[in-house]
Amino acid sequence: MSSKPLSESPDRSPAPARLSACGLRSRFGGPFDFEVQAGECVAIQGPSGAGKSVLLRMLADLDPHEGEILLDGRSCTSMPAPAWRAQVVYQAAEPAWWEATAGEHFAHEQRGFLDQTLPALSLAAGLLDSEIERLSTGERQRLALVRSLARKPRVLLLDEPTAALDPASVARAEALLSGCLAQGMALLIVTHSADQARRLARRIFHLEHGRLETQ
Ligand SMILES: Nc1ncnc2c1ncn2[C@@H]1O[C@H](COP(=O)(O)OP(=O)(O)OP(=O)(O)O)[C@@H](O)[C@H]1O
Repeated sequence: MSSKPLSESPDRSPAPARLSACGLRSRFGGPFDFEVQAGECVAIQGPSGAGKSVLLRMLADLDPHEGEILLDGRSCTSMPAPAWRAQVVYQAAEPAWWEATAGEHFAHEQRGFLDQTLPALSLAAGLLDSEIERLSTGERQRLALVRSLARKPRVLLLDEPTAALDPASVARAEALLSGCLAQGMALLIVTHSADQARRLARRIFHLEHGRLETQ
């Protein structure tokens, strides 16, 4: 009788990718086939109108699409849309606000997260009492990032999240995102900044004429 040494692990399938796109397509492009691992950042670049936002919105199941999207091996179609979007969070280039003040966009349980995260982006706690309309564009953009991260996404889809920020604020936002990546969040970020793509991402996708290529 032969026996395996204890140090040898039994045959195990590798863990599925955090996010997989299989034959994903819309009338604006595809099919797209790629995987993003837990803790990985992929940057998406390409000319204006190439379909980068549509790609992110398809991944969040917000735009019509064909093909399959999997989260940790589970198909998007196997769970209710709100459950999918709670884990695969999309932040638009111009995020929507539906309450009068900043603080009303956060749940009571998120206050601990806010106490930690607002200072990391140089946002004063008092800003939560401000009316959204009175915030600067850059304050709103940083607040949108805090709101997205407060949802503790498994996959975060960011569309030009630092376009309105000064260099120091960009650096703080990137440091915050790097910390989330270290904790296992997967990130897809659309950015027109090649420097930002290089700083954050292991892989850079280029989208043009409906085709996605790795740079
Ligand atoms: N709901 C929609 N209905 C009709 N056309 C749409 C819709 N959403 C996107 N499009 C079109 O799809 C194309 C891709 O748009 P998308 O916003 O994804 O581009 P993008 O690569 O993100 O551009 P940018 O860098 O300027 O933000 C554009 O031609 C746009 O007009």
